[in-house]
Amino acid sequence: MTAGDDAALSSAPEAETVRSLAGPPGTVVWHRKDLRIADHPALAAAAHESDRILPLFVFDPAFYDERGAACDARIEFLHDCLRDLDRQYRDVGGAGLTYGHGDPLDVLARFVDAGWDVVASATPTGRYGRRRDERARERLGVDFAAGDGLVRDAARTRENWSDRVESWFAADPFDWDPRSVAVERVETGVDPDRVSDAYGVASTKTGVPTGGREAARERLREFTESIAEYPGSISSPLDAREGTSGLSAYLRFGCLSVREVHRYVDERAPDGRGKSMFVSRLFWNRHYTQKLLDWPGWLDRAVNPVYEGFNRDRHDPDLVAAWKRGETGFPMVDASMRCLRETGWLNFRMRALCASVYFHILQQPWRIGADHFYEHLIDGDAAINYTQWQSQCGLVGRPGLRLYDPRKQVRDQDPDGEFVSRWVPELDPLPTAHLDAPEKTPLAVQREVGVRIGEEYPYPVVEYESARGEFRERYGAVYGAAAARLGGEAIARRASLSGGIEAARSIAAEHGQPAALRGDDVAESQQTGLDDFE
Ligand SMILES: Cc1cc2nc3c(=O)[nH]c(=O)nc-3n(C[C@H](O)[C@H](O)[C@H](O)COP(=O)(O)OP(=O)(O)OC[C@H]3O[C@@H](n4cnc5c(N)ncnc54)[C@H](O)[C@@H]3O)c2cc1C
Repeated sequence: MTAGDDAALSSAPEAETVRSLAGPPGTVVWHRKDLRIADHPALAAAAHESDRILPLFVFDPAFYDERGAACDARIEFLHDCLRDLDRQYRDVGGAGLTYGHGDPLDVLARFVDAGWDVVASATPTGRYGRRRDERARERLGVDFAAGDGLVRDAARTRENWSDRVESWFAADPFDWDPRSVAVERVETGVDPDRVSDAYGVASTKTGVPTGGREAARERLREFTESIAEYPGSISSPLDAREGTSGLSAYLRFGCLSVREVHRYVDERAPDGRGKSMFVSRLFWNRHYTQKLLDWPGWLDRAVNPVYEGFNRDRHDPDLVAAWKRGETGFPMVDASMRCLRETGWLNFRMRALCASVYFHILQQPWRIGADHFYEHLIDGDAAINYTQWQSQCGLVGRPGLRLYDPRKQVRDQDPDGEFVSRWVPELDPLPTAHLDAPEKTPLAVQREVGVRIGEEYPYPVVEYESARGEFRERYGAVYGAAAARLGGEAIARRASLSGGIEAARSIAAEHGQPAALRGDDVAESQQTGLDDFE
């Protein structure tokens, strides 16, 4: 993002504009990442308690200037969602969405000073959002309405967690009657187009879906019709693009609630493996989000202190840059990283592969990699991205470290070489049999097809087998100590395992010794099973 011609967008609405709203004050519904009007806890609460509501979204410069962590494509997706939210309010007879700009606390304070209440949906966020929400609660009396299925009212959040989430899924959605309340709006001169101009938002990504509830509902409808094919589509990066739900960005921005998706699929999809696998992933969504609620440190500190700073002494900016550019010499990693940069999406297995190769094979500090994902993913969700990164890297200290072999992934998931050729076109002339390890292609073949490894395409930036062995040794040397730390209550709580403190303690009891890793602790990866959160 670069500041455009219109960079001087002022803070809005001004206090005078807010004061000029005719009639008695009501309740501001402060939308953040819940861009819908159905199953919305804060909106339902406001509509029940007030005769007048004013839905508000505040464009916060912190997300648009150099501090912002999102690529332009995610910002554009957000802007689609906002236009759609404005339409949703108008479609039920309301005046639409009010757009503010500036520090959200300054903007909200103008409403509070004019006698308005403010309510927002409670949502786990990183440090910035957490501080913002705490200040909003303390200084302005903003009320945060829970209702997202996460457990907040228990000392041990994981006690009966699955049952509680299941009851939330089964409960009726939050409801409100648009006829019983006046939906107000104030003109501020701010809207997504002006914000895009002011901050120079201009995505270069391709194939990014349109944001908003309408597009989300259409995607959900189509996916539900073909849900039987879901299990067979998950692992291949090509099949997954159409075969998985494609709902992650819509869920991240709350165009649909996770509960709405669950209910729709539960009622309409045929029973079978596709349905049950999909539903289990909706639980994972809540499971990983609960983790961030339980411990905000997931975003920047190793959850298990034994692994804090792991790989830091090996930080090599050239290796990191090669990984980011998709020039590691491992075709499946390179294709995936280029696909991520160009489209903002990757299926689960390729995300896990790229994280694994980055941390286990290139042996680079995890956070730089996680931040890169977070920047480029359209569905970049702090709660899922950083917790998944730490889990995939093995920073929790659970047994069963997942090491992905990038060459095996070509053979298993792209046997015809379609994905690799699409994203690494310089390898297209190479016979498919050599796409898993191009550096081993006989020179005669390289000459014949006109692809010279080391020139058109790099040799692997590290030697795979020795790097893997070295990592196992380094990781294994401290694994017993890491597992032991899970036995302590503070670390067990922050690890937020689905089995709760007891699960963490039993890992500590079984594996917690300073000895080297047992052979079966480092296994070839499997897609995460439902058991992982049960
Ligand atoms: C390193 C890494 C980083 C990731 N970062 C994100 C992220 O920032 N945002 C994000 O939404 N997902 C993330 N995931 C999880 C997963 O890859 C995506 O949710 C999925 O690929 C999105 O595509 P889909 O909506 O078609 O998924 P589907 O297979 O259709 O799944 C439906 C929904 O279930 C949830 N879900 C699926 N898999 C997982 C999972 N493993 N963990 C938690 N929830 C899951 C998502 O909300 C998803 O939209 C990450 C995974 C890894 C390994």
